[in-house]
Amino acid sequence: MSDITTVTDDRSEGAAEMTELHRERAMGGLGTETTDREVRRISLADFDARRGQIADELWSAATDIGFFQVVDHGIDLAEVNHAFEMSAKFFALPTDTKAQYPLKKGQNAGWEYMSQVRPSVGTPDQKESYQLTRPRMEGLWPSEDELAGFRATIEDFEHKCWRLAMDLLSCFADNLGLDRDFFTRAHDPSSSTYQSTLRLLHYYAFPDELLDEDTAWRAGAHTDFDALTLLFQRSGQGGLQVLPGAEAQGQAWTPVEPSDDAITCNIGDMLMRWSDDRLPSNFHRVRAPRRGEYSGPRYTIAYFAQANTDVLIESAAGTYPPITAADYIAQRVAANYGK
Ligand SMILES: O=C(O)CCC(=O)C(=O)O
Ligand SMILES: [Fe+2]
Repeated sequence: MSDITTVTDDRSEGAAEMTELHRERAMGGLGTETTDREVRRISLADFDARRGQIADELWSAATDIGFFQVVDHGIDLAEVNHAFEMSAKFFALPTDTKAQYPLKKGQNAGWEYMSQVRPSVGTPDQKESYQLTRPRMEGLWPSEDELAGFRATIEDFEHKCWRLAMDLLSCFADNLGLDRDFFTRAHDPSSSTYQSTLRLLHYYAFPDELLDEDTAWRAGAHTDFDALTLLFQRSGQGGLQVLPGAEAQGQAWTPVEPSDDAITCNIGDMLMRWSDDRLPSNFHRVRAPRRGEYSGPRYTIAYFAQANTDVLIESAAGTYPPITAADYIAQRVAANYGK
C-alpha cells in the first residue's frame, strides 16, 4: 500500500469548542528537535516488593516529561514478537480481505487506512490500523482460514497489556490518594462497557518522492484521549517524538529511541482530567523518515487504557466538569475521524 494522498479537512467546527482541540490545532508546526531531555527507563522487576519505589519513579517521570519507558515489565519478548508477527501478517492480507472488517465509526474496532486526520496537521496519517475493543468485535475478526491464530494471539496480548496498565495505574492511584484498585474497577474487561483498545499500527514504507516533503506525517501531533497508553516499538523503526509540557510553547521535540524490550508509556487526557492536571498528557507525533534514514515500513502496537463507558470522570478539585467516559471519548473520536 503506497498510495499516499492528501485530502482536505472539512470537519465541522462543533467539537472544536473543546480546550484539548484548541491546544491540538496549535501544534501542527515543525518545531525543533532536541536531545537535552531524557526519557527515563524504569525497571518493574520485583514489582510487589518494590512497589513504593516504582510508584515514586513513575510519578516523577510522568510529572516531569510525561513519557517514560518501562523494562522488566513481565510481558515476554517472545510474546511481543509473536504479536508483531501476527500484526504484519494481518496487514499483508489482500485489501479486499481487510475491507471486510472495517472500522466502525466511533467504535475503535476494525480496520481503517488513511482515515485519521489529526486536528494539528489536517492531513491523514500515512498509516493503516486494526483495533480491538473487546465488546465491539462482532463480525470484525478475520476467519481462521484467512489468518490462523490471529484472534487468540491478539486477545491474549490485549489481556496482558490490560494487566500491566492496571499495575501502572495502581501506582498512580497510590500517589493520588485513591485506593489502589480505583482504576482497575474503572477499566473492567468483564463488563460490556469496557472500551480500552489495542491498536495494531502499520505506517507505510515512504516513497522516495515524499522524503523531502515536510507536510506528510506518519502521525500528526496529538495527545491521547485515554488514561494511560502503552506503546510497543521495534528497534530501528524510530520516528516517535514527544513534547514535554514545559517545552510546549517552544515546540522542541524529543525523539524516543525505539527498542524491542522497552514499552513507552504516556499519560492521556483522561488521567490528566482525573488528576486535576497533576499528571500532564503531553503532545507526541510520528515524523516521516528523511532522506538517508530507514524509510521502510514501521510497525507499532498501542494499548489505550480508557475507562469503561459508564464511568464518570470526576476530579477531586473540580478543575474540569464531570463527564462520562463514553461522552468524552465520543467527542474526541468524532474530531479525529470526521463526519
Ligand atoms: O506509533 C507510534 O509510535 C505512536 C502512535 C500514537 O501515538 C497513537 O496511535 O496515538
Ligand atoms: Fe498517541
